[in-house]
Amino acid sequence: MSFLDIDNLEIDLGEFVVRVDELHLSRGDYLVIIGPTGSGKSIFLETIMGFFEPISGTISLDGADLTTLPPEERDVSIVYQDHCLFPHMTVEENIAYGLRKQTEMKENIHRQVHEIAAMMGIDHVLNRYPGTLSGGELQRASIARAIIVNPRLLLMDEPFSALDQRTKISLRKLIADIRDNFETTVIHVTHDLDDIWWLSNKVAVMNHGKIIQMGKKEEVINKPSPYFVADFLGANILEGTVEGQVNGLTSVNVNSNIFRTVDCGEGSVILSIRPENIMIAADPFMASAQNIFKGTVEDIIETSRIVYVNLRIGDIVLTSAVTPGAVTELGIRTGEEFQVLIKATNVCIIGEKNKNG
Ligand SMILES: Nc1ncnc2c1ncn2[C@@H]1O[C@H](COP(=O)(O)OP(=O)(O)OP(=O)(O)O)[C@@H](O)[C@H]1O
Repeated sequence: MSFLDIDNLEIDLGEFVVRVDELHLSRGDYLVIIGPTGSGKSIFLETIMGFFEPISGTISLDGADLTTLPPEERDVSIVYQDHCLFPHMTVEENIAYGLRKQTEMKENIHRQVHEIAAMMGIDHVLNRYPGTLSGGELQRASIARAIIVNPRLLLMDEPFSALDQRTKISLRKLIADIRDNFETTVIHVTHDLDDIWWLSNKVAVMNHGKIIQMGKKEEVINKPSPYFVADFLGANILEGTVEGQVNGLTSVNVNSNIFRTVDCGEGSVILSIRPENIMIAADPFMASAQNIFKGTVEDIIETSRIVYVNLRIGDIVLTSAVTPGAVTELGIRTGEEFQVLIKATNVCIIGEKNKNG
């Protein structure tokens, strides 16, 4: 038995069905759930919260069966993208709301609200009404209201998606502090892959109402399977044929380019390579990697923090993710030729191609 056990859960909303065969979390786990829009992430979260009733299956938390309990008896809190604070109550009253229901002493409530507000950096707005707060302050107040009751499980449905980049980063830091200091068990739904890097130790990927891969963060990121997950997470995906094993490495022929991997496989295989694991170098001497190719820069796509460089290697194009600093340092420009280096541990065989996931 784990801290959270979900087994054979089925929620039937007529046109949409969510089926989760099993999900198990230990106390203190931070699970990030990703998946395309409309894949059932929110319905799943709200079923754990108690807003949807499953037609079969069980949810148990810390040894207690929650499956049929009303939301207020579950000891589970939820934070949404939109803050959901009561507009006619002050921030202080909003944060205290859950505690009042726990019939705490008045002075205890006052102390706890002020403590948590100070921790969240919103003690200066406690007397104000939600309508007068910024988006970041509102979301801090929502998180304070959710955690002040010390829930056994904290659920978050895209909590940062309405916030600007800077506020998002400061709230992520705050959530990381809460995770570390309170050992809160969290399930966090997001479209932002940065939430995985910053916060999670486990990742689940949903599609068409099902969890199609779940595991430790590194496992899902580095070894996404099936095909759908690799594609969804933005990996380079190549189809090739295994040619044999040399010195413990498997050689895979992809359009006459040989990729070496530590993974085993035979016949036709799909390879997945994360963009951040493809290194670009001017100098072949840097090469400790088992895969070294000459690649010509086809195009360069700049985003706010990462630059994606598409490199043509014979008949194939690989996308590498580098920092803006590396682009300047190496003088990466369209049409220039570079060494492309990939470690054998970063070339993953993810199995047979199955686009339906
Ligand atoms: N109460 C409901 N009754 C019937 N169908 C619903 C209900 N709520 C949501 N749906 C449908 O279920 C599907 C999954 O919705 P859900 O909100 O869980 O997706 P999601 O993965 O959270 O999407 P997004 O990433 O866009 O928030 C959608 O097609 C949606 O229209």
